Amino acid sequence: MSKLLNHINSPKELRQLNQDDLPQLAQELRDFIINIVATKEGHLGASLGVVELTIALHYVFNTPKDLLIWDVGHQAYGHKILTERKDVFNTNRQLNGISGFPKRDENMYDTFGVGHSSTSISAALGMAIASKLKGENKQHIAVIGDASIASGMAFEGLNHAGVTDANILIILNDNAIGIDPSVGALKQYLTNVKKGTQKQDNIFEALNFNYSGPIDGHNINTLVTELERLKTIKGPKLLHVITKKGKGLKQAEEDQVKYHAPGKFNATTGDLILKEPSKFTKYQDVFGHTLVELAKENKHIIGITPAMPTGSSLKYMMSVFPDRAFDVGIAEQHAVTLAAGMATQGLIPFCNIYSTFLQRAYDQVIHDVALQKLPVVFCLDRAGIVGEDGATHHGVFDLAYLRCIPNLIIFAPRNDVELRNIMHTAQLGLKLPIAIRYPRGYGVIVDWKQPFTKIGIGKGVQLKKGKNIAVLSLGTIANNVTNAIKDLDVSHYDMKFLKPIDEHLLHQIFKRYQTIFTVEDGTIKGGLGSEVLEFASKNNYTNTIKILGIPDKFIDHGKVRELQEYTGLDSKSIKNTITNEL
Ligand SMILES: Cc1ncc(C[n+]2csc(CCOP(=O)(O)OP(=O)(O)O)c2C)c(N)n1
Ligand SMILES: CC(=O)[C@@H](O)[C@H](O)COP(=O)(O)O
Ligand SMILES: [Mg+2]
Repeated sequence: MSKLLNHINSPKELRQLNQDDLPQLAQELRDFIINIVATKEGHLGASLGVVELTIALHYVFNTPKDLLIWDVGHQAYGHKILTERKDVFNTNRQLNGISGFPKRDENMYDTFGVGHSSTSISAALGMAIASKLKGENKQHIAVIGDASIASGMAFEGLNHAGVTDANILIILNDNAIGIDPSVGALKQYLTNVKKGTQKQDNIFEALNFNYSGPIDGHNINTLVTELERLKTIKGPKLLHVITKKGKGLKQAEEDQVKYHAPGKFNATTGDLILKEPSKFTKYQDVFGHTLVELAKENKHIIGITPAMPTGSSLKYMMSVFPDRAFDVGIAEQHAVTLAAGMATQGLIPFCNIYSTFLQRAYDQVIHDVALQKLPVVFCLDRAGIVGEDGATHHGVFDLAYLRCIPNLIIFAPRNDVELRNIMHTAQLGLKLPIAIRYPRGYGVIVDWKQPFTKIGIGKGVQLKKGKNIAVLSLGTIANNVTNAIKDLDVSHYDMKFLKPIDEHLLHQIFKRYQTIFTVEDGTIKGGLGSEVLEFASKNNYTNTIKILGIPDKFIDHGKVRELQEYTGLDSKSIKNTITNEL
């Protein structure tokens, strides 16, 4: 029974507790998180690891007047529960429920919207400078993990903050792991600091931060004492806190990768509740296994992931070819330019980045890859609607933001076999970069491991013959279209390549059908529909063109099926929309 937590709905109430009660509250908060995430699913390990830190921060600082900024925000469940959302926490990440990440318009304690990493230092510094200019006396506290602080953006923030007198406290939450174990020289440095071997050469002190720690992030009294002390010190400060990801749930501590976001589990035993195994394979695994297969035959193939070896399944290549597969940490910009450098030397880099995270490396794609016609193979996982992670993570912008880049080939496989075959085609020696985008979740072909065949660049295909209307789709959304039109007398074309689009096929289509639908799981503005409209305009076609895709607004969280319904991209909605035109 939650004796203390029952009575706490806001930090104001928390601050009325005796400090002696805080360990008990920590236990209750941890249990509360475990009980709800066990059935509702979500990010678990990171929030369990910062329970004491969350309580200590809200206990010591005067939130929401003092500004608390969480990096990534997947560790902020305790913060949400303590800041007026205990009663709705069971709606976390569900359609119309609260977001799994801090979100400014959800609650005043959420000072900065997050989901992508490494923004907290810049945001906190911006707030601190604003407070100073406005003559306000506040504290600004950024909580950032050891993997997120290694990103270029975090370093940019540190570099700036170190030459200001901004009243900013950075809490480095060091658990030595991101989603997968942290990597790089900074990780080695932090390990040495924890061993007590490198205190004299403190990197943060060298950047003008008042450094303290490392301290035990699970000792709430130590945390409170140190935070109280730091509250009195002006200027940029960094507190190094050591925590354990998954703290308090044995399995989560022991298998930190799995329990980052474990799905459903038994709240009492911690054991995972295993789903009925699917006969299908996840696209990420089709990618991961196919890359190993190809790399065995082609020694020029290299794999690159910025901090997502498990999520992208590059881990398979990392274990078979450790010298040819690189986890570079949360460093999307570096990942792209690293790939570009390799490509100048004749290597064939497969740079796997979630669609949403490639947004971080847009200039690198243009300036370092496309402009120089370097044949980097971008594998963009999690394209389209991703589901419960919501607006920060949907991979719906890539078609629009990539289509305008010269020299870039853009391909979206309709199924597992096409993903394999385009990977095979790409390593045969393209003269240009290619972006291959595919969704989160399972493929549609059980027997996907078929012999490779080469895909003709820029060629679309007709999937169904009918009269009246032509439906043009791109990528796996074709499967919804196939279902939608099975009883309708309409034609269906899979365009496969957004760029170069199959103009020969488009001429045939425009001559044969008066009404043309385009369907894509990317933004209506800028993707397949826009390409087809531009084609029509260029060639003076006056056919009716209807574009189905993601509307011009941010789509919140929910199940993929629910969000497809919401955006009109599920089979039933597509069917209704097309039927209205027949
Ligand atoms: C720009 C960006 N790249 C990748 C991710 C995916 N991602 C989410 S959490 C995470 C690891 C964060 O590790 P750390 O900062 O150490 O926090 P911890 O989970 O250990 O609390 C990664 C790579 C992301 N959210 N944003
Ligand atoms: C917080 C974050 O960015 C990741 O944990 C993300 O939620 C992973 O997404 P997948 O579950 O699709 O790998
Ligand atoms: Mg970490």
